[in-house]
Amino acid sequence: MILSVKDVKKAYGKQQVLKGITFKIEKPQIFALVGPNGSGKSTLLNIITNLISPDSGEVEILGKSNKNPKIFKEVSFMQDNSVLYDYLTGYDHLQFIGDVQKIPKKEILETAERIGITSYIHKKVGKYSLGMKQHLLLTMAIVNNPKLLILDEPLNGLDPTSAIKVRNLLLDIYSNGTTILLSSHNLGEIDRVTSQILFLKEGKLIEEDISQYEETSYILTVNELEMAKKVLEEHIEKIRIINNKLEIVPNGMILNNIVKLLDREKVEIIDIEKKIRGSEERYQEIFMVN
Ligand SMILES: Nc1ncnc2c1ncn2[C@@H]1O[C@H](COP(=O)(O)OP(=O)(O)OP(=O)(O)O)[C@@H](O)[C@H]1O
Repeated sequence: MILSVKDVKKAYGKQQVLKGITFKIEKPQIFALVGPNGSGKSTLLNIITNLISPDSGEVEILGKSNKNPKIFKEVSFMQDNSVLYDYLTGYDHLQFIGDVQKIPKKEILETAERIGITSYIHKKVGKYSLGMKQHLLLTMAIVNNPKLLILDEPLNGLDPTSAIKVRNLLLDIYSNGTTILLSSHNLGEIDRVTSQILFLKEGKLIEEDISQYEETSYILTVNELEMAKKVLEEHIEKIRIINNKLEIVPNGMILNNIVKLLDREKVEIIDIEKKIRGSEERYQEIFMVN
């Protein structure tokens, strides 16, 4: 067992933020914790890492209570960059962790090289960009080669180049056997790293493998909508008109054949848009209905 969260409850005053959260991670995997602002994601991650105490419930990491300080040799938590000191260098931060956890300098420098922060490791953090800070935080989090890596909004505020780099680093870290639990608002990015989603809604967790909902559809803009539908529904099961366009789930039928069928009936295709259903659509269904 990598992580077990049992009936965790937490209230701030009268506001019950977590209403009994239970889930398990049994084998190395990437899990994404997703929910609207204020839904309690940071609270849950802070409880898991024992930074705050729940009102009730239990957390076990690698078979031990999260109150046992020994587990933090094998678990890391990447928080936001407010934990960094502007007047220290990146290396100072890493050295501090190295001293506490008895990690040789050589290993620290190897990790820095792997994440790609070597060129600015001796500069003061006050001079770092947001992306550089995120890379340093990630280096600090993985320098002990953790079995479980927990990250609160690792992609927050990153430009696309840095987000792609951090995403690839996470996949690389995962492929080396580390289990990752991350919170994020960036559903497009999440789809690229995992299909295992923990949706946090009104203090309860909805755990889903959203790959079961993933499907590719095409949105066709045509000059003869009804005619196009009539022609295609003989061949395609999932077909509907929305917003004056035709949405089809081709289910194995190649686009070329769809175009040919329409062409034969002289239906003109004005535009084709490909849509891949992923965590964003599932998020809408869970949080935005009603
Ligand atoms: N120390 C605290 N005292 C009182 N209320 C708090 C405290 N920490 C969090 N809250 C409240 O608990 C709720 C959950 O906050 P939390 O930061 O866990 O949510 P979140 O899902 O991480 O939000 P975001 O996506 O905006 O980061 C919010 O309504 C927040 O205002």
